[in-house]
Amino acid sequence: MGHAALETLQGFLVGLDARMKRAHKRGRVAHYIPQLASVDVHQFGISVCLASGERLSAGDAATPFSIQSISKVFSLAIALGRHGDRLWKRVGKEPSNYTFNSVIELEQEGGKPRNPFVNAGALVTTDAMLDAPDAGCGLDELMDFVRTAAGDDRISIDEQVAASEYRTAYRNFSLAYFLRSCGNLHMECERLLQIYCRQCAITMNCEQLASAGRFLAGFDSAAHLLNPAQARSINALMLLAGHYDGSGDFAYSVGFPGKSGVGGGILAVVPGHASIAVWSPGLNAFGNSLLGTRALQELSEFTGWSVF
Ligand SMILES: NC(=O)CC[C@H](N)C(=O)O
Repeated sequence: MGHAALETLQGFLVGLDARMKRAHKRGRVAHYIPQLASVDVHQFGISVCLASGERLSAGDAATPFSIQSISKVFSLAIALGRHGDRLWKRVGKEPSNYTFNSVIELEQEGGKPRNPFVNAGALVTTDAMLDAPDAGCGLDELMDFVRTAAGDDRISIDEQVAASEYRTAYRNFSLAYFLRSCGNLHMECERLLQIYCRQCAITMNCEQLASAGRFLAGFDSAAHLLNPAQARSINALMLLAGHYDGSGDFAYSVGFPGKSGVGGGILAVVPGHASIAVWSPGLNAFGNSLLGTRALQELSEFTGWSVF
């Protein structure tokens, strides 16, 4: 991107931040994880990593937040890299029209979760990620992956958020026990839930998260992390299921593969062009960042980067 185009985009991001900071309707922060309930809803940040290596940011792009379900993208990358297409015997590739922590869907489908981004699917993916003789017993490999992808060794887990979610993870426990009763979890539920809650409690800021998404955007510099065909597959799943039962609306209005988390972050990928992280903690009815989605829609309209 030329110098003038970069300046124009930076000016747009600064204006976007100002508009988002002024917005009255901001959504509600997640309440079911006690530590997230106290986050200030008035924050907004965005960071864009371009294929040319430049990074543009605005707003609270350096403020850390809980990435929550965005971590499912990284655990999927490791599980897919490890097991290849065998992974799809345990978890599907189809969108879901139930909420992300639906119990009924899992029973209807005989214990095979619809996709790796609903909670049941992420539990299976994390189980598969750790299911190898050389996998160690915790999240070391995932943390290495995320730190390498972001190029930042300081990324860490907020143990208070993890403990707070684990103490109240009744719904995820019920999914895990059901999966285990169907033979689709190999690890004990308590151990798996401890690891899953810690994975969701990885803390990053928009700058780090946008950097960590570069391996999905097909930038040459990140190709060693995952083969390009598998990165493309993850983009397809993000487009179809990354925003749960709000994925159709996100694809329609934004037009990028994206993955949201209940901490209010969204990682969005524009293949060949950009990796984008946006964060605003207030959520819409589907559990996706309300202003994050709006900001990405405005960015998509401004740049014409929709994949369609
Ligand atoms: N959508 C999300 O971010 C959900 C993640 C959260 N840790 C949960 O399992 O409920």
